[in-house]
Amino acid sequence: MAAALAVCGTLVQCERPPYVQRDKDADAQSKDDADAQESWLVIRQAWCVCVDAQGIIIHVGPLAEAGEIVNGAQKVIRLEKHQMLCPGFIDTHIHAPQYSYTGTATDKPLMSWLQDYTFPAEKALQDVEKAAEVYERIVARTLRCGTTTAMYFGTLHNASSQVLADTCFRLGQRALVGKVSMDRNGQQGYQEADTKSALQDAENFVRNLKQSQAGKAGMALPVLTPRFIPTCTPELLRGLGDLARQYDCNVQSHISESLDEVEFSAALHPGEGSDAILFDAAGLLRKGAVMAHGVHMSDADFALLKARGAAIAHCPLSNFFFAHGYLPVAKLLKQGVLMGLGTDVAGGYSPSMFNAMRSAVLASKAGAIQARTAHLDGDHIIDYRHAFFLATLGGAQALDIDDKVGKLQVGMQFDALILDADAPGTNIDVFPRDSIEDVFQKLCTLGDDRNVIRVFTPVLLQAYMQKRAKLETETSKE
Ligand SMILES: O=c1[nH]c(=O)c2nc[nH]c2[nH]1
Repeated sequence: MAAALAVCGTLVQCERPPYVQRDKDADAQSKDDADAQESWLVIRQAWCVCVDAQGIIIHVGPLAEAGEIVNGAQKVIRLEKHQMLCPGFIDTHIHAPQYSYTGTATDKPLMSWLQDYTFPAEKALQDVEKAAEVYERIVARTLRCGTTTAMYFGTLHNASSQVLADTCFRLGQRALVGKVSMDRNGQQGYQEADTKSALQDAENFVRNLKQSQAGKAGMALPVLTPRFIPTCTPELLRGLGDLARQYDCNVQSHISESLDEVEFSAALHPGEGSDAILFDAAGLLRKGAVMAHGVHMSDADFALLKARGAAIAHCPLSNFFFAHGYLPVAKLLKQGVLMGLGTDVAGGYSPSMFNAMRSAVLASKAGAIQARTAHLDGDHIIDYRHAFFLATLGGAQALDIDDKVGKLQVGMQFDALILDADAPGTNIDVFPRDSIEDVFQKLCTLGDDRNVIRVFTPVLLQAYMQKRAKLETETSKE
């Protein structure tokens, strides 16, 4: 099959989660291959990834063995020394309507932050024109930062949340979009009229989004979105659990996220158990369910999530502001709990997954310091490689879309970035002695949108190929 695009140069990606032992004999074809496969994060130099016109990956392998397919490709990108191809970033928790106040309003505990800043900002986006303006900007911004997939919270409003999904598709970002459901403890003008209409609206949103996306290669998926335990009656939670089963939908919410939230939940459900137990009773813990924060979950709660195949969206930056605790990421990865990374805009002030990766490493260091002071088990530290896993393959597994994205492999979709450590205006200085591993570490530690020089999803690939074809026609006419 002819390739539309071949990208030749260095490829970096996680081929499997850290800490998971692999059967060395499985598909190791040679000793070299077996050695390379030992590592869960691989950096392959002189490599080649080829893609068809629909954005499906049709070849991945050493450049030396790819002459024929590269020669036949419509377009070849040859990466320079400090450039690398990697899977696109996956943001597993982000509130699109809160983007208008990102970078402000982080001065209050969670429950009053919601009342004073969040609910008024979300309420205003009932107006679809205002929603369109905010959504256009957040999708463009996150794409520039390398986010090829995002799991978004919208607002209570069906029409505005559909605008969010349409905007993502138009701009080429893969998205999982939720219309928020909350039938109590909102505020005047920002709460569902009653549980029955809340469930009807949620179902309509799922049906309409599925219908509007027919034939668009699954670029936008609906998500059932109970805001969190304090704003949802048990009837609403159960109804959403039924819809998740009926429509086989992803679910997103917040779980055991801060001390004030945990107290509020316990007061509403005396003696009924943790957030995890309450979500599970409603059928909301399932594969593709992504629960943000989780810093106050018990070992039994984590085991419950793992048993159900549900995941955690680790939101290290907003956890510093609201959580009064930290997530033991290394321990959970070792236990096989599914986990991705979230920017949590606007509780997190940065929409960049580079910043989320850095915050994850810093949060783990803070956790280790705390553990040492309290003479607890100190096995907490993650590094840039684990953070990169969470931002790519970990996120895809959490969202249950790892059959499509998260790594660059034949048959998967081409959601990918070209990073350049030497891009114009970059914050990074590369030295002649730097190894390729050093350059990758510098990108993770110091990188930002200036280092993302090309973003691909199947939709963006088509736009790129059309632009190239037009340019070539114009040049040949001159
Ligand atoms: O960080 C958060 N952002 C929110 O919008 C929210 N709602 C409930 N809990 C929340 N936490």
